[in-house]
Amino acid sequence: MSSAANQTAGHAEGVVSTAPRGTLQVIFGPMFSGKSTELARRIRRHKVANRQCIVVKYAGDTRYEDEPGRAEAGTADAANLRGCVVTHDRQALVAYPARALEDVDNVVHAFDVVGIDEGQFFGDLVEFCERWARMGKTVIVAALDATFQRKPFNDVLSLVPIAEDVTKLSAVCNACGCDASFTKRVGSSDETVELIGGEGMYVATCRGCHDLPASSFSGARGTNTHALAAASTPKAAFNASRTPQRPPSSASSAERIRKRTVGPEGTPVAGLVKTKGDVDTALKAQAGDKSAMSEIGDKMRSLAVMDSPATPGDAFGGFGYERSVGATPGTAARKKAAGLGAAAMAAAAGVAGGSRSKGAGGPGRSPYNDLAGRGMGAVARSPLASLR
Ligand SMILES: Nc1ncnc2c1ncn2[C@@H]1O[C@H](COP(=O)(O)OP(=O)(O)O)[C@@H](O)[C@H]1O
Ligand SMILES: Cc1cn([C@H]2C[C@H](O)[C@@H](COP(=O)(O)O)O2)c(=O)[nH]c1=O
Repeated sequence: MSSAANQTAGHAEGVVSTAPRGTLQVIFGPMFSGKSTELARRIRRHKVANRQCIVVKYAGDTRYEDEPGRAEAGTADAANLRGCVVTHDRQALVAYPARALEDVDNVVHAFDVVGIDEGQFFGDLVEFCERWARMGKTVIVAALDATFQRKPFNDVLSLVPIAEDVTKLSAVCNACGCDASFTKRVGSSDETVELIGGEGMYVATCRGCHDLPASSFSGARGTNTHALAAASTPKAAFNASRTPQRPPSSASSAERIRKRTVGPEGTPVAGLVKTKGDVDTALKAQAGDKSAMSEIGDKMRSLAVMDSPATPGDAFGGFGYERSVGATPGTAARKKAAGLGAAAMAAAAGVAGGSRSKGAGGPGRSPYNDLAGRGMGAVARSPLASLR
Protein backbone atom coordinates (compact mmCIF):
# COMPACT_ATOMS: atom_id res chain seq x y z
CA MET A 1 0.00 0.00 0.00
CA SER A 2 1.43 3.41 -0.95
CA SER A 3 1.91 5.82 1.87
CA ALA A 4 -0.81 8.01 0.35
CA ALA A 5 -3.28 5.16 0.29
CA ASN A 6 -2.24 4.18 3.78
CA GLN A 7 -2.96 7.70 5.02
CA THR A 8 -6.28 8.01 3.30
CA ALA A 9 -7.50 4.70 4.67
CA GLY A 10 -8.87 6.66 7.62
CA HIS A 11 -9.68 5.04 10.93
CA ALA A 12 -12.48 2.80 11.95
CA GLU A 13 -14.74 4.26 14.58
CA GLY A 14 -13.35 3.81 18.08
CA VAL A 15 -10.02 2.43 16.84
CA VAL A 16 -6.88 4.43 17.46
CA SER A 17 -5.19 4.88 14.11
CA THR A 18 -1.49 4.22 13.65
CA ALA A 19 -1.56 5.85 10.22
CA PRO A 20 0.41 9.08 9.88
CA ARG A 21 -1.78 12.05 10.77
CA GLY A 22 -2.42 14.85 8.35
CA THR A 23 -1.13 18.30 9.17
CA LEU A 24 -1.76 21.81 8.00
CA GLN A 25 1.19 24.16 7.77
CA VAL A 26 0.78 27.81 6.82
CA ILE A 27 3.46 30.13 5.48
CA PHE A 28 2.35 33.75 5.74
CA GLY A 29 4.20 36.94 4.91
CA PRO A 30 4.12 39.97 2.66
CA MET A 31 5.05 39.80 -0.99
CA PHE A 32 8.74 39.06 -1.63
CA SER A 33 9.20 37.45 1.79
CA GLY A 34 10.05 34.07 0.31
CA LYS A 35 6.74 32.22 0.83
CA SER A 36 6.92 30.40 -2.51
CA THR A 37 10.61 29.73 -1.99
CA GLU A 38 9.86 28.19 1.39
CA LEU A 39 6.98 26.20 -0.04
CA ALA A 40 9.32 24.84 -2.72
CA ARG A 41 11.93 24.00 -0.09
CA ARG A 42 9.46 22.02 1.99
CA ILE A 43 8.10 20.21 -1.06
CA ARG A 44 11.60 19.27 -2.19
CA ARG A 45 12.29 17.90 1.28
CA HIS A 46 9.18 15.72 1.17
CA LYS A 47 10.25 14.47 -2.24
CA VAL A 48 13.58 13.44 -0.77
CA ALA A 49 11.57 11.38 1.70
CA ASN A 50 9.82 9.75 -1.25
CA ARG A 51 6.45 11.28 -0.56
CA GLN A 52 4.16 11.97 -3.47
CA CYS A 53 3.74 15.73 -3.78
CA ILE A 54 1.37 17.93 -5.72
CA VAL A 55 1.50 21.72 -5.81
CA VAL A 56 -1.55 23.75 -6.71
CA LYS A 57 -1.21 27.33 -7.88
CA TYR A 58 -3.79 29.99 -8.60
CA ALA A 59 -4.56 29.93 -12.33
CA GLY A 60 -5.19 33.67 -12.36
CA ASP A 61 -1.55 34.40 -11.58
CA THR A 62 0.71 33.70 -14.55
CA ARG A 63 3.48 36.13 -13.59
CA TYR A 64 6.93 35.29 -14.94
CA GLU A 65 5.68 32.21 -16.78
CA ASP A 66 6.90 33.56 -20.10
CA GLU A 67 10.31 34.48 -18.79
CA PRO A 68 13.33 32.23 -18.68
CA GLY A 69 13.76 30.79 -15.22
CA ARG A 70 15.49 28.08 -13.31
CA ALA A 71 13.21 25.09 -13.48
CA GLU A 72 13.12 22.42 -10.86
CA ALA A 73 15.71 19.85 -11.94
CA GLY A 74 14.33 17.16 -14.17
CA THR A 75 10.74 18.23 -13.98
CA ALA A 76 10.28 21.26 -16.15
CA ASP A 77 11.83 22.82 -19.16
CA ALA A 78 13.47 26.09 -18.15
CA ALA A 79 12.21 27.61 -21.36
CA ASN A 80 8.65 26.76 -20.52
CA LEU A 81 7.51 27.66 -17.07
CA ARG A 82 3.83 27.60 -17.94
CA GLY A 83 1.82 26.34 -15.04
CA CYS A 84 4.78 26.58 -12.69
CA VAL A 85 4.97 28.47 -9.43
CA VAL A 86 7.70 31.00 -10.23
CA THR A 87 9.37 32.88 -7.41
CA HIS A 88 10.42 36.51 -7.66
CA ASP A 89 13.97 35.37 -8.29
CA ARG A 90 12.68 33.10 -11.05
CA GLN A 91 12.94 29.67 -9.49
CA ALA A 92 10.25 27.40 -10.80
CA LEU A 93 8.28 24.60 -9.25
CA VAL A 94 5.96 22.48 -11.33
CA ALA A 95 2.38 23.06 -10.30
CA TYR A 96 -1.21 22.41 -11.19
CA PRO A 97 -3.05 25.66 -12.00
CA ALA A 98 -6.60 25.88 -10.62
CA ARG A 99 -9.24 28.52 -9.93
CA ALA A 100 -10.73 26.57 -7.04
CA LEU A 101 -9.32 23.81 -4.86
CA GLU A 102 -12.44 21.79 -5.54
CA ASP A 103 -11.10 21.36 -9.08
CA VAL A 104 -8.18 19.26 -7.83
CA ASP A 105 -10.01 17.36 -5.12
CA ASN A 106 -10.32 14.32 -7.36
CA VAL A 107 -6.57 14.09 -7.95
CA VAL A 108 -5.36 14.90 -4.47
CA HIS A 109 -6.20 11.45 -3.10
CA ALA A 110 -3.16 10.03 -4.90
CA PHE A 111 -0.71 12.32 -3.08
CA ASP A 112 0.81 12.48 0.37
CA VAL A 113 1.65 16.16 0.34
CA VAL A 114 -0.38 19.03 -1.11
CA GLY A 115 1.29 22.41 -1.57
CA ILE A 116 -0.89 25.43 -2.26
CA ASP A 117 0.66 28.67 -3.50
CA GLU A 118 -1.20 32.03 -3.41
CA GLY A 119 -3.65 30.47 -0.98
CA GLN A 120 -5.34 33.83 -0.43
CA PHE A 121 -7.02 33.61 -3.83
CA PHE A 122 -8.88 30.35 -3.23
CA GLY A 123 -12.39 30.94 -1.95
CA ASP A 124 -12.63 27.34 -0.73
CA LEU A 125 -9.20 27.33 0.93
CA VAL A 126 -10.27 26.66 4.50
CA GLU A 127 -12.73 23.93 3.56
CA PHE A 128 -10.27 21.94 1.44
CA CYS A 129 -7.24 22.40 3.70
CA GLU A 130 -9.21 20.92 6.54
CA ARG A 131 -10.63 18.16 4.37
CA TRP A 132 -7.24 17.10 3.01
CA ALA A 133 -5.50 17.30 6.38
CA ARG A 134 -8.24 15.08 7.81
CA MET A 135 -7.58 12.65 4.98
CA GLY A 136 -4.03 12.34 6.33
CA LYS A 137 -2.31 14.67 3.88
CA THR A 138 0.40 17.12 4.76
CA VAL A 139 -1.05 20.37 3.48
CA ILE A 140 1.32 23.32 3.09
CA VAL A 141 -0.19 26.70 2.22
CA ALA A 142 1.79 29.78 1.17
CA ALA A 143 -0.42 32.85 1.37
CA LEU A 144 -0.47 36.57 1.91
CA ASP A 145 -1.93 37.16 5.34
CA ALA A 146 -2.78 40.76 4.46
CA THR A 147 -3.81 42.92 1.57
CA PHE A 148 -1.93 46.00 0.43
CA GLN A 149 -4.01 47.89 3.02
CA ARG A 150 -2.89 45.58 5.85
CA LYS A 151 -6.34 44.04 6.14
CA PRO A 152 -6.86 40.26 6.40
CA PHE A 153 -6.72 38.78 2.90
CA ASN A 154 -10.07 37.10 2.25
CA ASP A 155 -10.50 34.18 4.66
CA VAL A 156 -6.85 33.16 5.13
CA LEU A 157 -6.66 34.00 8.82
CA SER A 158 -9.28 31.33 9.48
CA LEU A 159 -6.49 28.83 8.80
CA VAL A 160 -4.68 29.84 11.96
CA PRO A 161 -6.87 28.05 14.50
CA ILE A 162 -7.00 24.87 12.43
CA ALA A 163 -3.29 24.69 11.54
CA GLU A 164 -0.55 22.75 13.29
CA ASP A 165 2.10 25.24 12.26
CA VAL A 166 2.00 28.90 11.22
CA THR A 167 5.03 30.90 10.09
CA LYS A 168 5.17 34.55 9.14
CA LEU A 169 8.14 35.51 7.01
CA SER A 170 9.44 39.00 6.39
CA ALA A 171 10.91 40.64 3.33
CA VAL A 172 13.30 43.59 3.11
CA CYS A 173 11.64 47.00 3.23
CA ASN A 174 11.97 48.61 -0.16
CA ALA A 175 12.40 52.02 1.41
CA CYS A 176 14.69 51.64 4.40
CA GLY A 177 16.04 48.10 4.39
CA CYS A 178 14.43 47.04 7.68
CA ASP A 179 12.51 43.80 7.99
CA ALA A 180 9.28 44.22 6.07
CA SER A 181 6.08 42.58 7.26
CA PHE A 182 3.67 44.38 4.95
CA THR A 183 2.95 44.93 1.28
CA LYS A 184 2.19 48.28 -0.29
CA ARG A 185 0.65 48.82 -3.71
CA VAL A 186 2.62 51.49 -5.54
CA GLY A 187 1.85 50.84 -9.19
CA SER A 188 -1.86 51.60 -9.20
CA SER A 189 -4.47 53.59 -7.31
CA ASP A 190 -7.01 50.80 -7.94
CA GLU A 191 -8.39 49.74 -4.57
CA THR A 192 -9.69 46.36 -5.74
CA VAL A 193 -8.18 43.74 -3.49
CA GLU A 194 -7.18 41.29 -6.24
CA LEU A 195 -4.72 42.87 -8.60
CA ILE A 196 -2.03 40.55 -9.93
CA GLY A 197 1.44 42.07 -10.15
CA GLY A 198 5.00 41.93 -8.94
CA GLU A 199 7.81 44.45 -8.63
CA GLY A 200 6.61 47.75 -10.02
CA MET A 201 3.11 47.16 -8.72
CA TYR A 202 3.97 46.24 -5.12
CA VAL A 203 6.73 46.81 -2.62
CA ALA A 204 7.52 45.30 0.75
CA THR A 205 7.45 47.72 3.66
CA CYS A 206 8.13 47.92 7.36
CA ARG A 207 5.67 49.58 9.71
CA GLY A 208 7.42 52.94 9.52
CA CYS A 209 7.48 53.11 5.73
CA HIS A 210 4.05 51.73 4.89
CA ASP A 211 2.37 55.13 4.74
CA LEU A 212 5.10 56.83 2.73
CA PRO A 213 4.04 58.03 -0.73
CA ALA A 214 4.66 55.62 -3.59
CA SER A 215 7.40 57.90 -4.92
CA SER A 216 9.53 57.09 -1.85
CA PHE A 217 10.02 53.59 -3.19
CA SER A 218 11.59 54.42 -6.50
CA GLY A 219 15.20 54.18 -5.32
CA ALA A 220 17.31 51.23 -4.27
CA ARG A 221 16.15 49.25 -1.24
CA GLY A 222 17.32 50.81 1.99
CA THR A 223 17.80 54.37 0.76
CA ASN A 224 15.05 55.99 2.79
CA THR A 225 15.73 57.10 6.34
CA HIS A 226 12.05 57.52 7.12
CA ALA A 227 12.22 57.05 10.83
CA LEU A 228 14.69 59.74 11.65
CA ALA A 229 13.32 62.13 9.08
CA ALA A 230 9.80 61.71 10.42
CA ALA A 231 10.73 61.98 14.08
CA SER A 232 9.48 65.31 15.33
CA THR A 233 10.49 65.20 18.99
CA PRO A 234 13.83 64.30 20.60
CA LYS A 235 12.18 61.22 22.16
CA ALA A 236 10.77 60.16 18.80
CA ALA A 237 14.19 60.76 17.26
CA PHE A 238 15.78 58.56 19.91
CA ASN A 239 13.25 55.79 19.39
CA ALA A 240 13.62 56.07 15.66
CA SER A 241 17.37 55.90 15.95
CA ARG A 242 17.04 52.42 17.47
CA THR A 243 15.53 51.14 14.25
CA PRO A 244 18.07 49.31 12.10
CA GLN A 245 18.81 51.09 8.85
CA ARG A 246 20.73 48.71 6.68
CA PRO A 247 23.00 50.13 4.05
CA PRO A 248 21.65 49.63 0.55
CA SER A 249 23.80 47.12 -1.20
CA SER A 250 24.03 49.28 -4.28
CA ALA A 251 24.99 52.49 -2.46
CA SER A 252 28.54 53.69 -2.72
CA SER A 253 30.69 53.74 0.40
CA ALA A 254 30.67 57.53 0.42
CA GLU A 255 26.89 57.60 0.21
CA ARG A 256 26.56 55.02 3.00
CA ILE A 257 28.92 56.95 5.21
CA ARG A 258 27.03 60.14 4.54
CA LYS A 259 23.71 58.49 5.30
CA ARG A 260 24.91 57.00 8.53
CA THR A 261 26.51 60.10 9.84
CA VAL A 262 24.35 62.96 8.75
CA GLY A 263 21.00 63.49 10.39
CA PRO A 264 18.12 65.64 9.28
CA GLU A 265 19.26 69.04 8.06
CA GLY A 266 22.76 67.75 7.67
CA THR A 267 23.59 67.53 11.39
CA PRO A 268 26.53 65.25 12.02
CA VAL A 269 25.19 62.44 14.12
CA ALA A 270 28.22 60.40 14.98
CA GLY A 271 30.54 63.17 16.03
CA LEU A 272 33.45 61.92 13.96
CA VAL A 273 32.47 62.96 10.49
CA LYS A 274 32.17 66.66 10.10
CA THR A 275 33.97 67.55 6.93
CA LYS A 276 34.50 66.12 3.50
CA GLY A 277 38.03 65.34 4.67
CA ASP A 278 36.56 63.08 7.34
CA VAL A 279 34.60 61.17 4.73
CA ASP A 280 37.77 60.79 2.66
CA THR A 281 39.59 59.47 5.71
CA ALA A 282 36.83 56.95 6.33
CA LEU A 283 36.97 55.78 2.75
CA LYS A 284 40.74 55.41 2.94
CA ALA A 285 40.43 53.47 6.18
CA GLN A 286 37.87 51.18 4.59
CA ALA A 287 40.36 50.57 1.81
CA GLY A 288 42.96 49.54 4.40
CA ASP A 289 45.03 52.76 4.64
CA LYS A 290 46.91 52.42 7.93
CA SER A 291 47.45 56.13 8.51
CA ALA A 292 43.72 56.78 8.01
CA MET A 293 42.92 53.99 10.48
CA SER A 294 45.30 55.47 12.98
CA GLU A 295 43.75 58.92 12.52
CA ILE A 296 40.34 57.45 13.26
CA GLY A 297 41.72 55.59 16.26
CA ASP A 298 43.16 58.82 17.65
CA LYS A 299 39.87 60.60 17.17
CA MET A 300 37.97 57.82 18.83
CA ARG A 301 40.25 57.81 21.79
CA SER A 302 39.86 61.55 22.13
CA LEU A 303 36.11 61.23 22.03
CA ALA A 304 36.25 58.31 24.44
CA VAL A 305 32.55 57.41 24.54
CA MET A 306 31.94 56.83 20.87
CA ASP A 307 30.58 53.43 19.96
CA SER A 308 33.51 51.26 19.06
CA PRO A 309 33.34 50.48 15.38
CA ALA A 310 33.10 47.08 13.80
CA THR A 311 35.78 48.05 11.32
CA PRO A 312 37.80 51.20 10.94
CA GLY A 313 35.53 52.32 8.13
CA ASP A 314 32.54 51.71 10.33
CA ALA A 315 33.92 54.21 12.78
CA PHE A 316 32.00 56.59 10.60
CA GLY A 317 29.14 54.37 9.73
CA GLY A 318 28.39 52.43 12.89
CA PHE A 319 26.90 48.98 12.86
CA GLY A 320 24.25 49.80 10.36
CA TYR A 321 22.25 51.70 12.94
CA GLU A 322 21.61 55.39 12.94
CA ARG A 323 22.61 57.29 15.99
CA SER A 324 20.32 59.84 17.46
CA VAL A 325 20.86 63.45 16.68
CA GLY A 326 22.27 65.91 19.17
CA ALA A 327 21.35 63.80 22.17
CA THR A 328 23.29 63.61 25.41
CA PRO A 329 25.38 60.49 25.92
CA GLY A 330 23.39 57.42 26.97
CA THR A 331 23.59 56.00 30.48
CA ALA A 332 26.03 53.27 29.57
CA ALA A 333 28.18 55.73 27.70
CA ARG A 334 28.26 57.94 30.74
CA LYS A 335 29.15 55.00 32.97
CA LYS A 336 31.97 54.04 30.66
CA ALA A 337 33.15 57.60 30.61
CA ALA A 338 33.00 57.76 34.38
CA GLY A 339 35.32 54.77 34.42
CA LEU A 340 37.74 56.74 32.31
CA GLY A 341 37.71 59.71 34.62
CA ALA A 342 36.58 63.27 34.49
CA ALA A 343 38.36 64.11 31.28
CA ALA A 344 36.58 61.36 29.41
CA MET A 345 33.30 62.42 30.96
CA ALA A 346 33.86 65.88 29.60
CA ALA A 347 34.61 64.38 26.23
CA ALA A 348 31.41 62.36 26.49
CA ALA A 349 29.41 65.47 27.04
CA GLY A 350 30.97 66.98 23.96
CA VAL A 351 30.11 64.18 21.58
CA ALA A 352 27.29 65.05 19.27
CA GLY A 353 24.84 62.18 19.12
CA GLY A 354 26.75 60.27 21.74
CA SER A 355 23.80 58.17 22.85
CA ARG A 356 23.74 54.74 21.38
CA SER A 357 21.08 53.55 19.11
CA LYS A 358 21.49 49.85 19.62
CA GLY A 359 21.55 47.55 22.56
CA ALA A 360 20.79 48.11 26.19
CA GLY A 361 23.36 49.77 28.35
CA GLY A 362 23.45 47.14 31.08
CA PRO A 363 26.65 45.34 31.90
CA GLY A 364 25.61 42.14 30.19
CA ARG A 365 24.59 43.74 26.97
CA SER A 366 26.63 46.61 25.73
CA PRO A 367 27.77 47.25 22.19
CA TYR A 368 31.28 46.82 23.49
CA ASN A 369 30.40 43.27 24.41
CA ASP A 370 29.20 42.80 20.86
CA LEU A 371 32.62 43.74 19.66
CA ALA A 372 34.30 41.10 21.73
CA GLY A 373 32.37 38.43 19.90
CA ARG A 374 33.21 39.88 16.53
CA GLY A 375 36.96 39.63 16.72
CA MET A 376 37.50 43.16 15.60
CA GLY A 377 40.55 44.92 14.35
CA ALA A 378 42.90 47.48 15.78
CA VAL A 379 40.54 50.36 16.20
CA ALA A 380 37.83 48.22 17.67
CA ARG A 381 40.30 47.04 20.25
CA SER A 382 40.45 50.58 21.54
CA PRO A 383 40.86 51.46 25.20
CA LEU A 384 37.09 51.25 25.39
CA ALA A 385 37.14 47.57 24.66
CA SER A 386 39.46 46.92 27.58
CA LEU A 387 37.11 48.61 30.01
CA ARG A 388 35.13 45.45 30.62
N1 LIG B 1 11.96 43.58 -0.96
C1 LIG B 1 12.42 42.32 -1.05
N2 LIG B 1 12.72 41.64 0.07
C2 LIG B 1 13.19 40.36 0.00
N3 LIG B 1 13.35 39.69 -1.17
C3 LIG B 1 13.03 40.31 -2.31
C4 LIG B 1 12.57 41.65 -2.31
N4 LIG B 1 12.33 42.00 -3.60
C5 LIG B 1 12.63 40.93 -4.35
N5 LIG B 1 13.04 39.90 -3.59
C6 LIG B 1 13.37 38.55 -4.09
O1 LIG B 1 12.21 37.76 -3.86
C7 LIG B 1 12.61 36.46 -3.50
C8 LIG B 1 11.48 35.75 -2.78
O2 LIG B 1 10.52 35.42 -3.75
P1 LIG B 1 9.27 34.55 -3.44
O3 LIG B 1 9.66 33.26 -2.78
O4 LIG B 1 8.50 34.45 -4.73
O5 LIG B 1 8.48 35.45 -2.38
P2 LIG B 1 6.92 35.50 -2.06
O6 LIG B 1 6.32 34.20 -2.49
O7 LIG B 1 6.83 35.70 -0.59
O8 LIG B 1 6.38 36.68 -2.79
C9 LIG B 1 13.83 36.71 -2.66
O9 LIG B 1 14.64 35.57 -2.58
C10 LIG B 1 14.51 37.84 -3.39
O10 LIG B 1 15.33 37.33 -4.42
C1 LIG C 1 -0.84 42.67 -1.47
C2 LIG C 1 -1.70 42.20 -2.59
C3 LIG C 1 -1.20 41.35 -3.55
N1 LIG C 1 -1.99 40.93 -4.55
C4 LIG C 1 -1.44 39.99 -5.56
C5 LIG C 1 -0.17 40.42 -6.19
C6 LIG C 1 0.48 39.13 -6.56
O1 LIG C 1 -0.03 38.73 -7.82
C7 LIG C 1 -0.01 38.17 -5.47
C8 LIG C 1 0.99 37.94 -4.38
O2 LIG C 1 2.06 37.20 -4.84
P1 LIG C 1 3.35 36.82 -3.94
O3 LIG C 1 3.70 35.43 -4.39
O4 LIG C 1 2.95 36.85 -2.50
O5 LIG C 1 4.41 37.79 -4.26
O6 LIG C 1 -1.15 38.78 -4.92
C9 LIG C 1 -3.30 41.31 -4.63
O7 LIG C 1 -4.03 40.90 -5.53
N2 LIG C 1 -3.81 42.15 -3.70
C10 LIG C 1 -3.05 42.62 -2.67
O8 LIG C 1 -3.56 43.40 -1.82
